[in-house]
Formats: sequence, C-alpha cells, structure tokens
Amino acid sequence: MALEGRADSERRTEVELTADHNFTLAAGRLGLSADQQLLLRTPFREVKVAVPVQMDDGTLRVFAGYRVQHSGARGPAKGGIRFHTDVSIGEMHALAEIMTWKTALVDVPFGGAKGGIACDPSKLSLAEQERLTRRYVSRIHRFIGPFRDIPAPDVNTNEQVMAWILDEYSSRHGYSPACVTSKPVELGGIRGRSTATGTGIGMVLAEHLKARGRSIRGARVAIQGFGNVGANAAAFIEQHGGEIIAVADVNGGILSSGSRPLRVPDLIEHVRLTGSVVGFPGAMSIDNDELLALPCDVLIPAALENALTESSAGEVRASVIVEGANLPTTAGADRILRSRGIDVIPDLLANAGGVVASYFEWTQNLQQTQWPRQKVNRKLQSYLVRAYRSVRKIAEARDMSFREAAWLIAIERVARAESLRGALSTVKERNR
Ligand SMILES: NC(=O)C1=CN([C@@H]2O[C@H](COP(=O)(O)OP(=O)(O)OC[C@H]3O[C@@H](n4cnc5c(N)ncnc54)[C@H](O)[C@@H]3O)[C@@H](O)[C@H]2O)C=CC1
Ligand SMILES: O=C(O)CCC(=O)C(=O)O
Repeated sequence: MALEGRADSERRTEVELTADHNFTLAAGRLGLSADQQLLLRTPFREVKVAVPVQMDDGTLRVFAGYRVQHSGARGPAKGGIRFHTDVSIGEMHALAEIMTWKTALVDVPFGGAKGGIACDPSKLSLAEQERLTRRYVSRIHRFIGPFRDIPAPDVNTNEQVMAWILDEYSSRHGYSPACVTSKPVELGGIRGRSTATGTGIGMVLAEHLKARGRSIRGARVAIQGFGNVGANAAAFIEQHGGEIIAVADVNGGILSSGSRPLRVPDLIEHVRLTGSVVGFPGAMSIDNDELLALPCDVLIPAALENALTESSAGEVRASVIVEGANLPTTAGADRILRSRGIDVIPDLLANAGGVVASYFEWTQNLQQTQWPRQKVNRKLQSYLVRAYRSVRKIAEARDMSFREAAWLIAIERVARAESLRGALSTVKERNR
C-alpha cells in the first residue's frame, strides 16, 4: 500500500534510502504488517514555507524553509533546525524520522521532527541570519510550541539562533521558554546542553569500550567534523585520556605529526580564530578521504550524512565507529562494516545526548527551575548508559548489529504508543 498524494515518481534521496533500509530490517524482525509500517513511517506533518528576506544591500531573496514532524505518538515532536545549501524535503523526512526513533530509544517523552532552511549561512551577515530566522518562525509558529514541536540546533545553527526563535515565538504566544531548547542559559537554557551531544558520544564510547574490556585511555581517535558535536566529543575524549590524532572539517583535515596527539583546547582556539582546523600549527594536512582510512582505534563521523559509503567503508581501519552525525553510514557501507567485524555504535544511540539534555531543559522550563550542571551530566550518563545496555542486550541475545537492535527497540516503543492511542488498532481492524 502506498501513501496517497505523494508523487511516487519523486526520487528518494540517499538518506531516505538509508532510513528505508534500517526501518525495513527492524520492522521485518518485529513482524509488522505493511499497513503498520506505512503508518509508522509516514510523516505526520510536513511544512514548506517561502522565507523572504531583505539583504543588507537592499535586495530581496526568498529562501525555502521546511519543518517535518514525523511523529508525535510519544510526545511533542522534537528535533533540530539546520541551515545548509543541501537542505531539502527528502533530507528533512529522513532526519525527522531518525528523531522519532532516537527519542523512543532513549525513552524521553518526545516524537521526532527536523527543520531547516536551504541557504549558505557563511555568505549571510549576522543581521541577515537574524531576519531569516525570524521570518522562518513567523511562517511556522502555528505548528510549533512547547506541546507541539520544540526545535533545537543542528548544523550551522546555535544558541543565538535559538534565542531569536524564542523571542519571535514568544512575541506571538506570550513568554514561552519551553518552545525551543539549547537556548542561552540567561534565557532559560540548561547548563551542559551546548556540550551534551559531544559529551554523550564520549559517555557511550566509554561504556562500549568498557564492555569490550578496553578504555578510552590511550585510544587513538579520528573525528570528521569539528563543530558543536565533533569538538565537544574531542574535548571529552581528551579529558578522559584518549588521543585525538586527526580531525577534518569542510575545508580539509589535519593529522598530528610525531607521537603527540592534537591538543584540543588549542585546536578549538585555532578554529575560533581562523574558521577551520586547516593550518593548525605543527599538524600535517590530509583530506577527508584520508581521515576515514587512518589506522586508529575509533572513528567518529560528526559532520553530515553519507560520510561512509560503499567505496569508503572498505578502507576504514578503525575497530569502532561512533556515529556522531545522523545517518553518516549508507546501507551498503553498513553491510561492509558489519562483514568486516567493525563495531558501529549507531546515531540513534551515539548522538542522543543532545536530545536527552534538551529534554532536561524542557522540563526545567516547564517547572520554572534551574538544574546544576552536575545533575545534567549525571542524569545524561544514566539515560545513555541505560539505552546502551538495552541495545547491547538485544544485539547479543538475537545476534543483531547494534543498529538493528536500536531500531527494533525504538520502533516497538512507538508502535506500542500508536496502538494504545488507537491508530494501529484501526489498521488491524481493516486487515481483518
Ligand atoms: N548539534 C546537536 O546537538 C546535534 C547534532 N547532530 C548531528 O551532528 C552532525 C554535526 O552537527 P553539529 O556539530 O551541530 O554542526 P556544526 O555546524 O556545529 O558543525 C558541522 C561540522 O561539520 C563540518 N563539515 C560540514 N560539511 C563537511 C564535509 N562535507 N566534510 C567534512 N566536514 C564537514 C563543518 O566544517 C563543521 O566542522 C550533524 O549530522 C547533526 O545532525 C546530532 C545530534 C545532535
Ligand atoms: O536537542 C534536540 O532537540 C534535537 C537534536 C537533534 O537535532 C538531533 O539529535 O539530531
């Protein structure tokens, strides 16, 4: 059965195909019918808006803005907002769906959403970015809100963008700090959210290495992407005795020379000053393909989707991959990595620290309280370790990859919620 109204001829993007593959495998293991699968996968709502913005030079440009709400079965939709030239409806579908399974896996009471604007923020002034954000919110504000859909940062957005969202939304609906997460602390943000995704990657990695009788101490780590997620993961790993031997960003990569690893605080300062990891004093230049193929213990793709493809997966020499980015591994690459015995900690689990801390921020805002950073980090660890252990248990018991186990747990939880709310039982009735 196909979704009516969607042009079936519409070509699915690579990320949608990856999500199709992961979903179909897990749904098959769960024995879900075709109707049940269709219901669980079809986005609840997709919004596309024109975002007209006056540029600093007086000209007008109209950008395409999107917000896809994949599911609200377990709570308000939740997910980041991305500013990038590649933003498209297909990409938003896949990323919104990933959020549904991620929030279910770590068991926070949210559904899944993702939004974005197709633009190149590096070519926009701060004032243009502010007008763009405000106009986007003016077009989607009816569809978001503390109990509908709560945005957060993603690629090329940050606390400042969240502050503009809060201001624009609140000017229409009354002061609503819980309408967006990862705000500045002064506006109701929670301490530790800005670092939580990277910190969470480190926590999950530590738990995984412990389970394998190893430790972060001395582990040699390569990271693709040195923005919010990559840089904070690097900082956590360095603080726990790991060695960051190479990093790359959109401009290129660097490899530590000699036996000394890269010093993360110095590298963060270099990026602050120059805008890139490239040119870091004392390091050798490499490109992104070389980074993925470096001999190391842990590889962390923390940039964009499709980083690991069928052509690059065969070259990977790390023994563990931790998916900091969403959907960084295509279906074909995943098969190759599994056949080569490389452990892959999937995105749903590895990068869930951000949305878990967002959940803490949302509850903090609803209760009008303030959490100390230590409480955030303690609870973050307990949510992530619990999720990691549940995935490992199923993976070992049923001889599955960590990815299959994570999707299976998540889909089962959302299916159960849909069933309790009546949607899936309607499907069953019809099947009788
Ligand atoms: N910010 C968050 O809390 C969360 C982000 N994620 C995911 O993590 C990934 C990174 O997000 P952020 O760090 O927030 O974004 P960011 O905008 O802070 O950083 C992105 C980094 O990736 C690099 N990059 C971009 N294109 C690249 C390419 N083609 N090759 C190599 N490097 C490239 C950029 O130069 C930058 O260093 C995305 O997949 C995002 O969806 C996942 C969970 C939460
Ligand atoms: O913190 C959030 O609400 C969402 C973060 C996000 O977009 C993600 O996990 O991919």
